[in-house]
Amino acid sequence: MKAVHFGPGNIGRGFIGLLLSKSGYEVCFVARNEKQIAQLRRRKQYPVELANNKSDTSIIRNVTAIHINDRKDVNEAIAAADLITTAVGVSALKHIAPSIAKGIVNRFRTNDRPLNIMACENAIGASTQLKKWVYKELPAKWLVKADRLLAFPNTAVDRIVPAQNHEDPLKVEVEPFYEWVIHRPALKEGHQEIKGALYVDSLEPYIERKLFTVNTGHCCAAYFGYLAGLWTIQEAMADPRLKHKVRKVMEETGSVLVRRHGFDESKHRKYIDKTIERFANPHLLDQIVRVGRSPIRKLSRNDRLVRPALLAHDYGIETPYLVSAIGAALCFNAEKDSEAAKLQQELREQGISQVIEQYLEIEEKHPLHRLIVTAYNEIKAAGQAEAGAEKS
Ligand SMILES: NC(=O)C1=CN([C@@H]2O[C@H](COP(=O)(O)OP(=O)(O)OC[C@H]3O[C@@H](n4cnc5c(N)ncnc54)[C@H](O)[C@@H]3O)[C@@H](O)[C@H]2O)C=CC1
Ligand SMILES: O=P(O)(O)OC[C@H]1O[C@](O)(CO)[C@@H](O)[C@@H]1O
Repeated sequence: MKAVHFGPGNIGRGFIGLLLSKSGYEVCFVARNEKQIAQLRRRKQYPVELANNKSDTSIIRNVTAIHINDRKDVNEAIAAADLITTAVGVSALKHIAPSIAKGIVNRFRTNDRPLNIMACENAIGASTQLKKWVYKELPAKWLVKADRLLAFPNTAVDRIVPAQNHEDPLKVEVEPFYEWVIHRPALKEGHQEIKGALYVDSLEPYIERKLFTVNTGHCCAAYFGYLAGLWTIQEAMADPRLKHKVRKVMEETGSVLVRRHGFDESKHRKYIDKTIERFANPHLLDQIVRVGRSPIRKLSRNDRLVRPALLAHDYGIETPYLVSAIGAALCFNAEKDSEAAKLQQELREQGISQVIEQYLEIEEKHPLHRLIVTAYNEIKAAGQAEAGAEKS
């Protein structure tokens, strides 16, 4: 079985490539870094180390790589593929869609095999988003065939893989925990099961539990930590005051999730405890700038901050900690983060209320709008945003 994976970055190598290879797939990474491609082609394997006491290491075999701009190679790989996966960042899906679409057209000319395409990104409905971009690129005459042969099952992927810094550029250090949940009913026939993945009939409870607990909690640790002038998530979680605030946010989103999906409260509390332990993993060094990256995306209406806040409002659940985290996110101004720079410029030029309307898509008359303005103004008035930026 052959898998084509777009984006051999941290999660691509440290999680998706690993599970695919261990399930018997030959993995062809579609990449854009020439040196990385050369290494993967020459060595055909790479090491993944677990962030635990023993630094358990496994070698991921049967892998290769091609360049995304090498049309012939990408076409051939897609024609022969049994599965396509991506981990490029949800905002980059539109950039890789033309390459996937061209490969699909070439495949349709050579064979009539069904193909599953899964976007393994931190977002609700990432594969559905990818489908939209790919369909935009497909010539009209192929759309009927695309409907018949292609499937874009949504997934939820969970494993903390920080930025890497090793002598071996292919090595990845990952946390021991992982969860890959796949929406089974959406799969086309002929899919070879991925060992270690969980196939479910309804994905929504899983993706929402993960996005609104792990990702909400994690980015809140980053934004609170940033304001405190810290560098790493581990430092933030070692500060009892910040850890308490992160837990409170997760309890607030937890109330939403329990209400919405009927989760067992005590089991969900254990899920929160386990997640907090994962954030604090002393074997990892995860930078606040990575976990808080792209604040405009993270503050968008359907993402990890605003979506649970809006749902909570609809359920009559108060979320003071989540609102204060949104205020902190609005102050995140990490160097080299283009979205952070844009957000700060918009705040300077348009003001907080306009930014909330435009980027968070919460209209002025919504009660949450006013609460976020207040939280943001309090942080600014306390001089915390500037102090955080200076120290970090
Ligand atoms: N790192 C983590 O712990 C986790 C990450 N994710 C998700 O996985 C995705 C990837 O994240 P990371 O692996 O951390 O990022 P990364 O930056 O390490 O890897 C991204 C990969 O995508 C490639 N890429 C990006 N834009 C591209 C484009 N326009 N054309 C071609 N290739 C492109 C990059 O070259 C790189 O190989 C994101 O959606 C993230 O939210 C999900 C769960 C955990
Ligand atoms: O990859 P994103 O969406 O920018 O967010 C970073 C986050 O995703 C993760 O990689 C975990 O799923 C976390 O490390 C962190 O919550």
